[in-house]
Amino acid sequence: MADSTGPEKFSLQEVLDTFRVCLSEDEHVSLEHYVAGWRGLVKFMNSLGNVFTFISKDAVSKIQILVNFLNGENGSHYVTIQSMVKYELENGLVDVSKRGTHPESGCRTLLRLHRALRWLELFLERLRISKEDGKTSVMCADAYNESLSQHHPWVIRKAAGMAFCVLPGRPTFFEVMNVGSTEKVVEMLGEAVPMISKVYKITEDLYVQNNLLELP
Ligand SMILES: CCCCCCCC/C=C\CCCCCCCC(=O)N[C@@H](COP(=O)(O)O)[C@H](O)/C=C/CCCCCCCCCCCCC
Repeated sequence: MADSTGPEKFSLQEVLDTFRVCLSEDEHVSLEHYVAGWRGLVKFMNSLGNVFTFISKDAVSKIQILVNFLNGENGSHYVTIQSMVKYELENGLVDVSKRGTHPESGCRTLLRLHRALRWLELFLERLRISKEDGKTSVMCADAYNESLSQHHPWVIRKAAGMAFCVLPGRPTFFEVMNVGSTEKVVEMLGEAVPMISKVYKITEDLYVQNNLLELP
């Protein structure tokens, strides 16, 4: 496993804070902070070793697409997920039924991370209620099968399944979170899961309203 104590070390508290500031009072989701939350999670993934590189690479490339929109000339339309959806739909910037002139729209790219966020929510909840001898590989696979796997072809499902088998155990997971005692980790997961759920639900509702859940 890579070093998880260096300058790039993961902190669950940091990720939790990022997802917290992601949401405004009127329930708009800040794209900048959403992306920052994912960056924090990728740090965690990178500390688990090379076997997870194919997963983190995909997440990083999707993060980068969104960052490019944020920093681009139309960045002001990408401040929140809501404004991004409105802007891209109103300007015909989304391939809705098949991939064409806008294969990497913000809406489509964010949808991939959004589906992964559901996996994360299910996984963290399993981790939160797990017993000392709980197997992270099983928790991770169960969460994946219940969510993200439905959107992946056979070959990705197989590769993900193999990666789950080499996940470190629960004690190492908890240690890498850099929170402190097991009790503290569980307590923080108790805060993180509802926060992530809320961001997920708001995004899901927005995508349902705009018929965007099946973007190619
Ligand atoms: C609090 C700490 C504990 C949890 C930390 C979790 C850290 C998670 C960090 C990153 C998660 C990876 C997110 C992956 C995004 C996948 C998006 C996706 O579905 N992409 C596929 C479709 O994209 P397009 O082809 O349509 O552009 C793409 O085909 C996927 C390729 C890579 C494989 C994705 C496997 C996903 C497995 C998710 C479980 C990760 C397990 C990590 C365990 C810590």
